[in-house]
Formats: sequence, C-alpha cells, structure tokens
Amino acid sequence: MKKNYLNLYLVTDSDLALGRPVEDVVQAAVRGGTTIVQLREKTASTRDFYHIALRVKEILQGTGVPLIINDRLDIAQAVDVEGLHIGQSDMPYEIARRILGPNKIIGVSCDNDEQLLEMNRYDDVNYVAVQAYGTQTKAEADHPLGPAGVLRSKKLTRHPLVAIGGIHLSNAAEISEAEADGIAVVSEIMSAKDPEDAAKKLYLQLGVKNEK
Ligand SMILES: Cc1ncc(COP(=O)(O)OP(=O)(O)O)c(N)n1
Ligand SMILES: Cc1nc(C(=O)O)sc1CCOP(=O)(O)O
Ligand SMILES: [Mg+2]
Repeated sequence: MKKNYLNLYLVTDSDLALGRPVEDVVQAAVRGGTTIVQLREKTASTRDFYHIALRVKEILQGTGVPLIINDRLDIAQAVDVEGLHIGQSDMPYEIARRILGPNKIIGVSCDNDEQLLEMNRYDDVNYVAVQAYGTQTKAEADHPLGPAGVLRSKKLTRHPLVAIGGIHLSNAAEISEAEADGIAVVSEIMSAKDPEDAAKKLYLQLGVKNEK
C-alpha cells in the first residue's frame, strides 16, 4: 500500500452517480488521483452490494488503491477487500479487528472527543474520521467541526485523521491545512460531470502531503 493512501478518499453512493455505474465513476476517480475507495451503498441489497464490490475490486486490482467496505463486515470478508469502515452504530472495533485480522485496514467514525479518546486505547486503528462541514449527503451527520475543530481532533487522536462531510473544491485546502491526513468526499466526485477532473482538482488542493 502507498504511503499517504488516505489523501484523497472517495466514498461512493450509487444514488448520486447521475445514472452511471458506480464502477465507471470509481475508475475515472482513480485516474484522477483518488488514493482510497470506500463502497458505501446504503440502499443496495446484500446481493447487489456483493456484486458491485466484486466489480470494483477487479477495477482496482493492480492500482495500489485499497478498497474499503462501509458497515458490512460480511461483505468485506466475502469479497476479501483491503478494509472496513465502521461508525458508532456498527460492529464494535475490537470485534471487527478480531474477525478481520491484523492486516486489514479498519477506519472508525468518531462523532465527539470522547469517541476519539476511546479509539486512542487501540494501537491498531488505521484511521479515525470526523465531520468537517454540514452535508446534504448524510442526513444524520450533525457534528460539523470546521477547520479549527478538525485541527483540534488531530491533536487529540494518535491515529491518522480523515475529514468528511461537505468537502468540495472550494474548502478542501483549508481542511488539508488543518492537518487532516485525508479528505473524504462523496458528492464532489460521485456527482461530478467529469469525476476524473474533479479528483484531479481536489488532489491539487492537498499540496505537499501528496508526495509519494
Ligand atoms: C471516511 C468515512 N467517514 C465517516 C463515515 C461515516 O460512517 P458512519 O458514521 O458509520 O455512517 P454511515 O456511512 O454508515 O452512514 C464513512 N462512511 N466514511
Ligand atoms: C458518509 C458521510 N459521513 C459523514 C460523517 O460526518 O460521518 S458525512 C458523510 C457524507 C459526505 O458526503 P459529501 O461529501 O457529499 O458531503
Ligand atoms: Mg456506518
């Protein structure tokens, strides 16, 4: 896996893909510099999610871009992807780690300082995620921190930090400057007319942290 693999984190949502197959958007986004992809398909059936994951895994084969599954430990295992993203209502971290083993990436969403500090108990968390700004994409996301709060979170956590929520071309640089190790986006890439170009432009906002 590449150093700085968290830099430009695409989280998918087929419903926002303007009718295009999610794998086409992923492929274009990776051409544009996306460094990690999470399949987040909240409305897909288990069978559909499984088949999308197989297709996206094939597309990412040989690119060095890890594939992460949102929420679904069973699908992460069945497709043997690189990792799993869990939040505070999902499988507890230590159970997911025990089942997936030491070599998989596991990222954990933290909605407040207590949850960030709780994750500091574990050496092997690969990253934590916090909310940057308000977003239309996830109705339940209601804890935006802004750049100052992202910087504060970075100082509280001992793990790499990903910021997500309302990140677009116009504000990606300020979140990157707030010492986030990665910025995660859904709509900015999934709903872009040209996802490759959208990823390229975002990548350029990340400055020196992108050195490989
Ligand atoms: C990179 C990243 N950060 C945060 C989330 C949100 O996870 P969660 O709180 O479990 O909410 P859902 O995505 O499951 O609705 C994420 N998926 N990815
Ligand atoms: C999946 C997700 N999680 C969030 C959180 O705050 O935990 S915000 C979010 C959606 C982000 O979408 P967009 O880039 O379109 O704003
Ligand atoms: Mg979740």
